[in-house]
Amino acid sequence: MSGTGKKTIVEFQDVVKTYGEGEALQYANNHVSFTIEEGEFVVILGQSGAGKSTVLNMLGGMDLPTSGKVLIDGEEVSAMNDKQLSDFRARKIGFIFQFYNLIPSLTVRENVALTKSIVKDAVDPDEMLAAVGLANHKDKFPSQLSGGEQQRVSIARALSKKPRIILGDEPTGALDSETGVIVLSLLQKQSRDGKNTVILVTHNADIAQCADKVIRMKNGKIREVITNEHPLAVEEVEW
Ligand SMILES: Nc1ncnc2c1ncn2[C@@H]1O[C@H](COP(=O)(O)OP(=O)(O)OP(=O)(O)O)[C@@H](O)[C@H]1O
Repeated sequence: MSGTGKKTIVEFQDVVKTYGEGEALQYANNHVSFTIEEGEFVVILGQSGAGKSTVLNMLGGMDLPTSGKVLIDGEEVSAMNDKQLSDFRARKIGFIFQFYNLIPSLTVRENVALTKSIVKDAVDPDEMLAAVGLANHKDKFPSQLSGGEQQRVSIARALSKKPRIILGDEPTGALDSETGVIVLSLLQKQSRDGKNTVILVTHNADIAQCADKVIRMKNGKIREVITNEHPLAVEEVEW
């Protein structure tokens, strides 16, 4: 439990991730420690090369630390083998990418329905698309949608797995600010409704005002962790 009485869902314990060796040795993450509580809306902020994607990759079980521990929802991800990692990703994590990663040859509905082949109790795709305001677009192909609509499909796909954690890598990076607000407020609502822990990586410092927790990184290290007592609703921010 944390001081707020909420359950800790993510714990990075002294995580090191290096690439290369000898003179070329590089610390992508250099003794990184932090915790995230269940239901938090978290922003990992930092300039290019700060180590944000490295953290996200380890949170999502796509990469393992060189040393240190990654604990997620009671499981030690850093001790898993490939098969266990793949199972962990399928059960617990929903991913949202900057460029949506939808399958162009499948309709919107089919893209969301894909998760049925990954988890047994996936949410019905029609219900999920209605929840993100896209019920009228379900028979279209991704190329027939705007960027913001495509990102909402990608969110519907991620949420339909009922993941414990949503991870987003610059999810509004390719969107204009008005469309970005729609996408961000959808993600913030997920955490405020207590359904998901949402963790976003971004360069955009404005987004930090909406976060419950901001993890600032620089040169592979944590610069500071700020807990926001009064995060703004996405709609309240002057973008
Ligand atoms: N597979 C890899 N091989 C070698 N070096 C890597 C690898 N992945 C990351 N790095 C290095 O680790 C450091 C941190 O990279 P990371 O991608 O985590 O940064 P970032 O904060 O996400 O940057 P950006 O915002 O540009 O995506 C960088 O210096 C990068 O060059």
